[in-house]
Amino acid sequence: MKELEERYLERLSELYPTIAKASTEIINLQAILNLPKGTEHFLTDIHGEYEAFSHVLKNGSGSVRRKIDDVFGNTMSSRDKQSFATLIYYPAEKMERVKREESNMEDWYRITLYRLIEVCKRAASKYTRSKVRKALPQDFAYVIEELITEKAEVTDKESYYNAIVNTIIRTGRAEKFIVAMSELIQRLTVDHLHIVGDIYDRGPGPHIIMDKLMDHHSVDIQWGNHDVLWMGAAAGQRGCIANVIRICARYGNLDILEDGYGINLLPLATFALNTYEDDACGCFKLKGEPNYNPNEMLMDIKMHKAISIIQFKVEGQVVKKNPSFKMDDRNLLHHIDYDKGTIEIEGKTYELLDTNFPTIDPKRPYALTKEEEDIMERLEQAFLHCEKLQRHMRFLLNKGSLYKVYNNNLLYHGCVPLKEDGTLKPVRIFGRSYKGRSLYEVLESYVRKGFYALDEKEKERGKDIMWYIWLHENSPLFGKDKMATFERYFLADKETHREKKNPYYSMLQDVRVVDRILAEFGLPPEGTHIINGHVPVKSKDGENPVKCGGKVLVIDGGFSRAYQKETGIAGYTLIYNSYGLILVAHEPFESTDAAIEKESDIHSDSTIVKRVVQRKIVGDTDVGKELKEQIADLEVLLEAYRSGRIAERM
Ligand SMILES: O=P(O)(O)OC[C@H]1O[C@](O)(COP(=O)(O)O)[C@@H](O)[C@@H]1O
Ligand SMILES: [Mn+2]
Repeated sequence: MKELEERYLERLSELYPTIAKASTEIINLQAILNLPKGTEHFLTDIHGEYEAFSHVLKNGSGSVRRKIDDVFGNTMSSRDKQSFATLIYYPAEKMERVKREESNMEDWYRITLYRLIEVCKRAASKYTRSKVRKALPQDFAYVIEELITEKAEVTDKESYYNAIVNTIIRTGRAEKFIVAMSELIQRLTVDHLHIVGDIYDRGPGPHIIMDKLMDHHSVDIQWGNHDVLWMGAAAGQRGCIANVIRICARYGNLDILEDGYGINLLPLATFALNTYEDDACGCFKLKGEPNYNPNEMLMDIKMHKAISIIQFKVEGQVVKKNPSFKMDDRNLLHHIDYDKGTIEIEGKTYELLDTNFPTIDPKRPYALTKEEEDIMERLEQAFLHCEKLQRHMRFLLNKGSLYKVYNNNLLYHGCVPLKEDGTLKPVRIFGRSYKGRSLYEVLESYVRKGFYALDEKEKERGKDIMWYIWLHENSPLFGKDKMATFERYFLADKETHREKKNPYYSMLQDVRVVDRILAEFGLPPEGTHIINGHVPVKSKDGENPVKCGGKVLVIDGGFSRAYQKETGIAGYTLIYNSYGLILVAHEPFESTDAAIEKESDIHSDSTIVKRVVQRKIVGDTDVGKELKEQIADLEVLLEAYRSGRIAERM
């Protein structure tokens, strides 16, 4: 058998059959290595807020505005820059408004086109021609390329560009062209997007966000606990299904399931109306401000209670089925005294705020009634067979993982479970002990098994692990000692609602702890960062997302409206461009209409967390590393051609 290297060289020589071709490729790759590093954009905790998400994506957390500043500096007023930025974010909508006010549209088109060309040139200058070419909209690819590439051979550049721009206007294509250019600028401004978890729950549009992400040119996802909850539901895990429906009901978002995913909730609705007919279900009032009439509201509240009770039962069954999860203490239904309307938890007796449990048999509190069983059976099938949901989950599986190391940054949604002393906490998963990175890896492997394992037992374990990741004390995506869902619905004593965070969250200022985590994931202590989301940063209480002198960035995006009163602002996003890391604080997003009408943007403050001494180039990145390897391989091929070890293929 031929040596591996020999075979590899032969494969390579099929791609680069001559000395000329191999050397050209080396030159091209070398050129890419010297381009400035592409801009990375980090978003977390989007929680179904489609409009705010879409806005931040369009403005690249201020990156588009920065490009405008770079190009026009003091030659344009700040007001005009803002107006121009709004045009780039919402070209069609903005033009509709301009047309109502502007008397000389031709003039406006001309000025706008010139400005767009300038910004586009700047945005494209970081990439190779071939990469820009791939991003060009089909209809205008040729013209745009003409307009944004410097043409040394054209002597009278101005009249050359004028002629093109005039033709665009004369042929009635100006508006389409402006839209295409604006979208291209948006596309070129951010090279790569990281979603650091929690796309789902609380807000109304996670399914729309997923569609949008599936169209994105370059994205990776670190799953959040809410995302894994939906994955578990899609895999048919009943605890996950019940939680997903409960949270949709709680926020008045059952439409996501019914209209977004076509999951029929009628059986649950009918059951809830009958079972809780005379029950006001006061503990199950909705969060947020759903746009409901009183009847819809009442129906949703009843469904909220019905699915919550089902949840506590099916979760009880999951706990019993998995003694190794050691979660018996979270099963509470058998501690209720159904006659007295009280519950005993850890030796203390509490009054229940709601004592109407028509479906619970005190002797078998975790057993579903026949009707509940039917409902769950149907829901399980509906989730398993919802084509769109399965497509979204496959995308999460393909583009996502529990953690990622990317350009020297370590990204995960929640935490790395630690002991009180700051060392990695060992956790037992199905009889074996894991900690740190290996804990992440074993959990991720089980998530994938939950979808793909052929062995039924392993598949079941995988499904239950998704529920575990959602709420277990030792789950790196949850990181709190318990999820106090039952207590939060049924007990007045706020102390019982408290979910104590893993020591991780209070130790992020300790450089030894942080360096140990970095090392665990194979990263050196210098020039590296941990980036996580999950915990809202209460900036109104003086909390700071930057920890450990900038080594750790806790950037909960705070998109969730319901949480904004706790944080005081919307939240944070992060930009990593060739000049360094920029933390962006956002004000709450009012609406897309307001953003266009008032040209308000989301007012954001940027803080530079780290400015690099020398502008970073592609050669400094992970992609750069790969390119260098390719260059080295090609050098070997060249040498083989030259020494006659391999013949050129003519
Ligand atoms: O405020 P809500 O929507 O009821 O959710 C509260 C629950 O959500 C959690 O915070 C988990 O969600 P997050 O990952 O968004 O923090 C639980 O710890 C808590 O019990
Ligand atoms: Mn979370």
